[in-house]
Amino acid sequence: MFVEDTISTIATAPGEGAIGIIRMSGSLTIKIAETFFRGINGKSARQIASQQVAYGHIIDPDNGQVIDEVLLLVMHGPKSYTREDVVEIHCHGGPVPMKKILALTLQYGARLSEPGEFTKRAFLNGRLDLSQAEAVMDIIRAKTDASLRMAVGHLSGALSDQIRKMRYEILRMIANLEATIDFPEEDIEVLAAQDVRAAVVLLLADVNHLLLTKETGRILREGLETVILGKPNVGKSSLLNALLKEKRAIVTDIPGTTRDVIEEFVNLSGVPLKIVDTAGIRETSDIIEQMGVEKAKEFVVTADLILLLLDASLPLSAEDREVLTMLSGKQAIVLVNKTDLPVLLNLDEVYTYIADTKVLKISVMEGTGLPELEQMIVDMVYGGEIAQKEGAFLTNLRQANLLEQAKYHLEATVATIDEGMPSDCIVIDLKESWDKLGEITGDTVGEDIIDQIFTQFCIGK
Ligand SMILES: Nc1nc2c(c(=O)[nH]1)N(C=O)[C@@H](CNc1ccc(C(=O)N[C@@H](CCC(=O)O)C(=O)O)cc1)CN2
Ligand SMILES: Nc1nc2c(ncn2[C@@H]2O[C@H](COP(=O)(O)OP(=O)(O)OP(=O)(O)O)[C@@H](O)[C@H]2O)c(=O)[nH]1
Ligand SMILES: [Mg+2]
Repeated sequence: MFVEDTISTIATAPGEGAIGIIRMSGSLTIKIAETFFRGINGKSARQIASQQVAYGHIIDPDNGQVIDEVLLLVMHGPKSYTREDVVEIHCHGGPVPMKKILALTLQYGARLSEPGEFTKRAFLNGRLDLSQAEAVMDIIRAKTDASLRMAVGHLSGALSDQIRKMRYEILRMIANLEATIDFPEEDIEVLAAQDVRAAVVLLLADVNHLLLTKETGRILREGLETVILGKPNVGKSSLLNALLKEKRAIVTDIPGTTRDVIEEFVNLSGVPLKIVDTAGIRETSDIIEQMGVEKAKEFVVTADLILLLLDASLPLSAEDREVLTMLSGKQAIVLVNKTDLPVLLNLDEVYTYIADTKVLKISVMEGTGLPELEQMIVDMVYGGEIAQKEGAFLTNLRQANLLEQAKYHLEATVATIDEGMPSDCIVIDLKESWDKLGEITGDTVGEDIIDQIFTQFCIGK
């Protein structure tokens, strides 16, 4: 029998905290814990029932020294996170006790775990599928309550269940087709192919619906990359501060105040906004400001959303015209700021530069128009082609690419049927889409991909 080695790590964040947890998993776990844990009334780690906690001390066997007062949690596989034997040592949350206890586990037979290795074992031992394992990390990295809700839904199987249903449906089609392959009468094969065709068309509708979630899913997970653009002194940093509800960026009436790029996360009704305040776009001889302007222009390329500020109290300038031309092909909102001042801006001229870009009048100073801006952005994220807040989303590029490929093979299936090809050809296309869907859940995925996914996890997870 192949016995996995035993892994160990500090599972809690490093540094000072109330409690620190050292977690071990593998066949030697309980034996290792026995060597240095002394429970109350002389209880050993082996005498603790599964999923029970015992109070006691960690003693260094080399010198009998008490290292810390702890709680020991024992979970016998398969009733554990990894489905292996797991022991957690809950000690005081200081770097020294945590490191000393970790060192003891390593000294008595464990090895330091790699990032994501506990969850990888949970996956390899079948407690989680790959999309659920990805959701574990999405929970840890969730930026807002809406991101968290999506990730928790995925951990409970919202996405996997849907993929699994699709795969089951494809398998059923393959079985039906294979049953006809050896049939002498050709019309039976033709009839079966037509049944499959109808079923594939239905399945494609589900696939397309799920594909529509990929933007929302990505934004909930990573944040909507938003860049604030505009000429110097128009109020960009004031807007950043207003959205953040804190004085993050320096605001002065001196044009050219912001010279570098400032990035912050803002929670807009659950939508995580990764917001970038930039140096005002203008020709400048200040070399540092110039670099800031270049950086601002680079951000425009990758941004999901541009917030372009204009100054209502000034006529349109050459700099305004330059930034307005940067909007073409981008999702943007034009914000006419400082509407608390007498208006000198000619809006009609602004409209000549933009096609269907939304325009909103605001005053950052007085706070007017900001709730409307917030609503506009939230609607952009949720209100696109689908209005979905719960359920299955595609959350990363890996999943989206695989579903696109599954779709491609399903469409090929329809084409193969329409060309009057025999059942075994149709089965080949179906099998391809079945495989691609299986890569999402990890049922049909190579070791390199698995490694690549889990190494992105944090240490101890
Ligand atoms: N202390 C501690 N807190 C934690 C975790 C942990 O491992 N340790 N978790 C982990 O990251 C999360 C909780 N997730 C968990 C998921 C499954 C099992 C588990 O033991 N499951 C078994 C037994 C279930 C049962 O009682 O029947 C199973 O599914 O078979 C434990 C924790 C968050 N909090
Ligand atoms: N009257 C009025 N003044 C505003 C408004 N918003 C910002 N200001 C003022 O405009 C000046 C410039 O604001 P900033 O936020 O520093 O402008 P900026 O676009 O970041 O400027 P740079 O960093 O130099 O590119 C400050 O004096 C702000 O108080 C507004 O809505 N109304
Ligand atoms: Mg600024």
